[in-house]
Parts: sequence; structure tokens; C-alpha cells
Amino acid sequence: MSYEKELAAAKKAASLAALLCQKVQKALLQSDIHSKSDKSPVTVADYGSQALVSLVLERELPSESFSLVAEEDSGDLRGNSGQETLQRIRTLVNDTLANNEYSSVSNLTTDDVLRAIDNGKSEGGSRGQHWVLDPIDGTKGFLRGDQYAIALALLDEGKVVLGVLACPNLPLTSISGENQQSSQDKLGCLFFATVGTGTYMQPLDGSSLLKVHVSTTENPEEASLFESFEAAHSLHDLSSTIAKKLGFKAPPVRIDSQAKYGALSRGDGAIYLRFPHKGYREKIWDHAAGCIVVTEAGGVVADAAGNPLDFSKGKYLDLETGIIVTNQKLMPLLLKAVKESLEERASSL
Ligand SMILES: Nc1ncnc2c1ncn2[C@@H]1O[C@H](COP(=O)(O)O)[C@@H](OP(=O)(O)O)[C@H]1O
Ligand SMILES: [Mg+2]
Ligand SMILES: [Mg+2]
Ligand SMILES: [Mg+2]
Repeated sequence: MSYEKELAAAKKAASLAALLCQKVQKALLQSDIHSKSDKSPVTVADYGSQALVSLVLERELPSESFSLVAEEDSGDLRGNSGQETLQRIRTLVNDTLANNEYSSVSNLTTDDVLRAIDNGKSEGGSRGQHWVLDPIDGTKGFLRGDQYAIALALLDEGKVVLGVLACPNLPLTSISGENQQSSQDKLGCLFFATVGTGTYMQPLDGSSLLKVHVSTTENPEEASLFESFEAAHSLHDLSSTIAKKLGFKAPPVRIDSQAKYGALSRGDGAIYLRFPHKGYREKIWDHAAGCIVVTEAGGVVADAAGNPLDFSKGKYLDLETGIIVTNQKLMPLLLKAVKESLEERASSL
């Protein structure tokens, strides 16, 4: 089955959401940032992005069975304290629609916006098709002015069949360790993949198209390792033990969001390691798009036991703690180093 129509709609939706996020990041007001019940941050851009993607997908792909599993919900926007924020989201969404090809639907009410956000309430699963959305992945990076991604994927019978990653702050050129970033670098990448057809990258303005491949290096000494910027999201000391075992020379590249998967898909680095603290449960929207972007570029994504990720179990990924991403040649070596490091860590605790 081809997913051409779905891909075109997903690229449109993610690109439009990226425009909204860029506008907010440029002029971030303190009043735009809120704390969710789990204390994680959420901004008007997270909500606005979710509403836009939901609206564009529904409009481009009319279907009775539209299902979206997305990170945010409208709960905090419905009370009195949420009204000002809701108005701001509505203005952002309407302005973004009006300035693009959707001017005829840019008169949304606050109820329309709440409904669009809550469209993302599906639970996913192993039957039928479900869209999976992280409207801003890396909200902490977004707030720092660093990396973030709009991550959109499609599940069909429990498998990821399409993924789009919009990374507004990612340079179009490599971010590998030895490449010093310069302020001249052009920013803004869109990665996309459908099952069986490879991974492509284009500038967010759509001006050119490039097929990308993961690094084919077998030698960790010449490779970069990616991990979360936030130490609370991944055990930096554990990845450093693994890196030492493998003989990595370069320090890790720490960046936020699924931009890591995008950068890996074009060979900027060779390994991405993610080891959350005990008890954390990974959500499907944090990995679905990134996973297909890397695998279609020739890479492998696995949990710490070497099993592929299973996206068919609802909102959560059910896995052996840890996510590891690399090319086919390095995976056996990496799994061995991960296993040894985890055993050493367990015996020292
Ligand atoms: N304690 C924790 N351990 C691991 N991941 C966490 C975490 N708390 C939040 N996250 C997830 O880490 C994501 C960001 O990943 P990264 O560290 O690679 O930038 C967050 O996505 P959001 O920013 O969409 O909420 C969130 O889902
Ligand atoms: Mg979040
Ligand atoms: Mg996320
Ligand atoms: Mg998010």
C-alpha cells in the first residue's frame, strides 16, 4: 500500500505547525509557558501546533475513522484560568491558517480550537490506522531557544508506516562533533519517510530534496554519539560508560528532541542512546516518527535487549529500559557494551 496522500498531508501539517512554533519561539512571552500536572512545561505553541496538525489532517484526508494519538489535551484551557491562553492559541492558529492556503478556514472559534486539540485523544493500538503526534517534542529545548521537533507518524495495524519530522532549528548541514556550528548555517529541516521507500530531507521551505542514509561507519572512534540535553531524561553517566567501552573519542553531542533521529538519519552521528531514570515510561509520540526516519535510512532502533520497538500497545511503549539507535554493523557491538554496562551498574548499586 502506498501512503502518498497521507504523506503529502502530513508534510503540510507539520510544516504549518513549524511556522506557528517559529513565530512563538521568536517572541516567547513568560505568560505563554505553563506547567502541566506532571510539572513538565507546555506552551501556547504546543497547543497551537496540535490544533493545526489535527485540523489540516482532517481537512486533507476526510474520513470517518480519523484517529489521532497526541500528547496534549485541552483540560487546562477549559477553566477560567485558561481563557487568556486559549484566546492566544486561537489567534496564533487563525493567523497561521490565514497566511497560508487555508485562509477560508481561518475563522475558528475557541470551541473549534478546543475540539481540534481534543481530537488527539485516541488510544492507538494494533487495529486500523492512527496518527501519532508530538506537537512540540523537546519543549525544554524550545524554551531555551534550542532544538525541538514537530513529530508526526502514521500507524497502520500497529506498525509505523509513515513519519515526518520538522526540525526548525536544525542546520541543513551536519552537526557532527567536528563540525563547528556557524551563525551562517541555514536552519530548518523536514525529514520524511514511508515504509519501503527510504528517507528524504528537505529544507523547511521545500526548496530541494535529498535522499539520506545513516552513517556506515564500523569504527566508533570516528563517530559522534547523540543523547538528550536534559540529564533528567537520560542517564549521561551510563552512556559515557558505554562510549568508553566502545572507544569513542569525541564528547557526546547533547541535543533536545527527535532532531537526534533526524540528524542520525543523514549520518551526522552513528549512535543515539537514551536511558531514562527508573520508572519512566516512554510514549509512542516521542519515538514513532524518529524511528521510521532512521530505519528507512538504513539504521536500527531497538530497546536495551535488542528488541524492535512495539508501537501497537497504545500510548506507551512497553520495553526493556533504554532505547538505542545505530547502523546495522555497529548494533551487535553496541548491544554487547550496553549489556555489560548495565550489569556493572546493577552490581555497583
Ligand atoms: N524523566 C524523563 N525521562 C525520559 N524522558 C522524559 C522524562 N520526562 C520527559 N521526558 C520526555 O522527553 C522528551 C524530550 O526528549 P529529549 O530529552 O530527547 O529532548 C519529552 O518530550 P516533550 O518535550 O514532547 O514533552 C518527554 O516526553
Ligand atoms: Mg511534553
Ligand atoms: Mg516529546
Ligand atoms: Mg511534546
